[in-house]
Amino acid sequence: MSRTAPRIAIVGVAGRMGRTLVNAVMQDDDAVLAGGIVEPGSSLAGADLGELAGVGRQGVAAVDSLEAIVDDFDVLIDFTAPKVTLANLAFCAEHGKAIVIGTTGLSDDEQAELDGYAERVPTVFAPNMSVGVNLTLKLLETAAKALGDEGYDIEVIESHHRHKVDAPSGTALRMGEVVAGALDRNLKEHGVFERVGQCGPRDPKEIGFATVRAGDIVGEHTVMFATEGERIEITHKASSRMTFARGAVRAARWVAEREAGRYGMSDVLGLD
Ligand SMILES: NC(=O)C1=CN([C@@H]2O[C@H](COP(=O)(O)OP(=O)(O)OC[C@H]3O[C@@H](n4cnc5c(N)ncnc54)[C@H](OP(=O)(O)O)[C@@H]3O)[C@@H](O)[C@H]2O)C=CC1
Ligand SMILES: O=C(O)C1=N[C@H](C(=O)O)C[C@H](O)C1
Repeated sequence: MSRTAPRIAIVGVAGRMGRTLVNAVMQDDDAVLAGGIVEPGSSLAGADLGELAGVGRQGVAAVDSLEAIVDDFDVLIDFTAPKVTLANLAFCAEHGKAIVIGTTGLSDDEQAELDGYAERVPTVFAPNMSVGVNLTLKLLETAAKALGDEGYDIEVIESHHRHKVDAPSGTALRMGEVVAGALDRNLKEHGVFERVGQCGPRDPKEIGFATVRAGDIVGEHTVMFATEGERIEITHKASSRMTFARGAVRAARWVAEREAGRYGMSDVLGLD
């Protein structure tokens, strides 16, 4: 293990991503599993993190407050819910910690609040931490620049498991932003998130979104560029949450060495 291995705490450690993150940190020789936080009052406080994740005892117990482990960690990884994440960012600002945020579904106001904290906290914030999705974002930028103003209609289709609470997914929205940015369009103006009834023909500049929620789908995203006579589809399919978790641990190692500021996965992966 490297002498500079960051000590990582995982908030929301009993969740789908939280348990996967425990596994990912344990598999990384350059990261230390320093703690896990469950909801205040949760019956899981005191449970062994390895046993919670189903990977065998690790000798680190879950706690139900960040204060309980404030001196034990350097970087917090947070995949929870917007309000929880913002409260944790405030804690990181107060106590000089770095943070990796995977939570999606933040409103514009919540994103602005996050930006304010990131002036004081080294922060990686990304709706999708997989290498494949972040490469896909680059492919989309290239495709949009080449095709977008040539009469190709652009639609974003995403599918996720039945438990997901936000829609469209953070990744789908980021894909829409990337495509819109490449075409000098504003997603707020051109994004279409619902079509029902007599909604009329398609505006050529629309960027449409469609959402599927079903079963145990880990996460699938397609951006379609369609015109008369042909259709290009750029698709990413995640088949395991480990792809997100490995990306988050990589981001944690990276951000532990950074100054305060808001960063994305393209910074972590050196894709810009
Ligand atoms: N950026 C990325 O790569 C990815 C992002 N995500 C995003 O991550 C988020 C979480 O997803 P997922 O793991 O599926 O959701 P889960 O609901 O499975 O996990 C969230 C966890 O947070 C816990 N929690 C809620 N409040 C607190 C609190 N105050 N303190 C500590 N823990 C708390 C919940 O506890 P309880 O169950 O008791 O409520 C739950 O265990 C979503 O926003 C999702 O979109 C998901 C995958 C990849
Ligand atoms: O909630 C999920 O599961 C996922 N959420 C992220 C999103 O909203 O984009 C990323 C991933 O697709 C899984």
